[in-house]
Amino acid sequence: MRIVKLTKESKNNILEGMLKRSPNNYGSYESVVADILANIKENGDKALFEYTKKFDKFDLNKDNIRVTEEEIKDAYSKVSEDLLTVIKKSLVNVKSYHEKQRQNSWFNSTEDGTILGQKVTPLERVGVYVPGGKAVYPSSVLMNIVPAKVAGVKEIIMTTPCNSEGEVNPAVLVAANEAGVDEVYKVGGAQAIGALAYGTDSIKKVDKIVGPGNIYVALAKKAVYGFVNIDSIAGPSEILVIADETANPRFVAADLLSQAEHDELASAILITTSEEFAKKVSAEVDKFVAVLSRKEIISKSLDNFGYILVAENMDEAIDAANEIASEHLEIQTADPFLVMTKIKNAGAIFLGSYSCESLGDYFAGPNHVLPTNGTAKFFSPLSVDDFVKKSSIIYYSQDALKGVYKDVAKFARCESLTAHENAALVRFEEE
Ligand SMILES: NC(=O)c1ccc[n+]([C@@H]2O[C@H](COP(=O)([O-])OP(=O)(O)OC[C@H]3O[C@@H](n4cnc5c(N)ncnc54)[C@H](O)[C@@H]3O)[C@@H](O)[C@H]2O)c1
Ligand SMILES: N[C@H](CO)Cc1c[nH]c[nH+]1
Ligand SMILES: [Zn+2]
Repeated sequence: MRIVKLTKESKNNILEGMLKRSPNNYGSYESVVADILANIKENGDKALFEYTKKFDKFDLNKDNIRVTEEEIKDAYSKVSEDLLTVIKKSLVNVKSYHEKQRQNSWFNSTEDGTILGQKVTPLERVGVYVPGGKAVYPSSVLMNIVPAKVAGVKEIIMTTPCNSEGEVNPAVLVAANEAGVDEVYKVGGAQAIGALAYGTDSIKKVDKIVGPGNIYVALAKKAVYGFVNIDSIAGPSEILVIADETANPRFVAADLLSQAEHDELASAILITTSEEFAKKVSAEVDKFVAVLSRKEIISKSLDNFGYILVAENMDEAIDAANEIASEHLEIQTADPFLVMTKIKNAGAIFLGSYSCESLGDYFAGPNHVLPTNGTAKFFSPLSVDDFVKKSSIIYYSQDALKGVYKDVAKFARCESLTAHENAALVRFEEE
């Protein structure tokens, strides 16, 4: 990996390059996606079936679009006992973490009879997109369905591409069933997002679409925002490691590569305070890349967006990490908890030498759907909050309103909204 001194200029160049990976910068795909969405909106199932034939090479129709009970049973027979046990263990962890996020409605009353509050209501029907093009992601199935389930969503609809035989990956189906999915449809890409957003004869419209996907999926989600809600636009994976000379260079190298292997556009960055350590990590990276199965993707990712930055001191390293605002941040330093207190921007923070990023992807419990492309400055991980909405509750008794109605009327008059003013005054017109 290239080793660069951390300066204002090198940091700005890196940031500029990384932002180019954002789905906001893929103009040429936008018109393809717009055409697909318009066609789905106008022609529903017919368009859905045509695109599935074109992109996924399967003859979809209204009788085979939905995954059946038999197909789910068959999936269980294809998943090993060992894997099923791991999926179940991971599910327990993910569920228990997300249960702590659950918010309750609250009501606050005062002596004059006023009651103010917030009523929390789960969304009715949510669509979960599970990618299935280049790789399969049963872990993402859990990460998207579990928070919806914990929030109390009534109907959870999953869509995922099938292969040319019309089969969905068995581990994906088993994970979905274990997590409590209600319906699964064999459609992928922008057409799946269109179907979930507008509804077709086979797939009923949802209230919100969540889940990662490729550029077609990401741009389609962006385009349907407003017809439905969406979680966020997930860009290519990212890892940033802050490490000092006390860290293990082999561990750090392994973790950088774990995200580089996702995508040629993935980004893996180490910021260290030791040049000696930088060289050691670079050597370990070379050794691993030579033997890892996705070496081509990894090499491209490292050439494009891989850096080892050498900082003057820890404060400089922390400032740069806050500016990059990485999806995943690992802190492998003498006192990771102290460094963590100074971190403002990161999707998920992994502390110490034994909290590898892949632990978070698969098992620890926190959600692995995280803000990318610097959006950790203002976005949060996918959570139970994404699957509820809140209504404000206001109750004033006659006495309570009597105490303030003139203030309300005065404020309304200042905005020249006399009907508003009247609504307050009319209740006490005899006075
Ligand atoms: N952030 C996360 O949590 C997370 C988790 C898992 C995966 N991911 C990301 O999700 C992405 C998955 O992408 P994928 O491609 O493997 O699966 P995908 O399911 O997102 O995309 C496959 C679909 O793309 C459509 N498509 C393919 N070529 C097309 C074309 N030329 N025109 C129009 N549509 C076309 C097809 O309909 C196909 O069904 C990866 O970038 C991966 O890194 C992110
Ligand atoms: N690290 C990915 C999000 O950037 C999620 C994932 C799923 N499977 C493995 N990893
Ligand atoms: Zn990952």
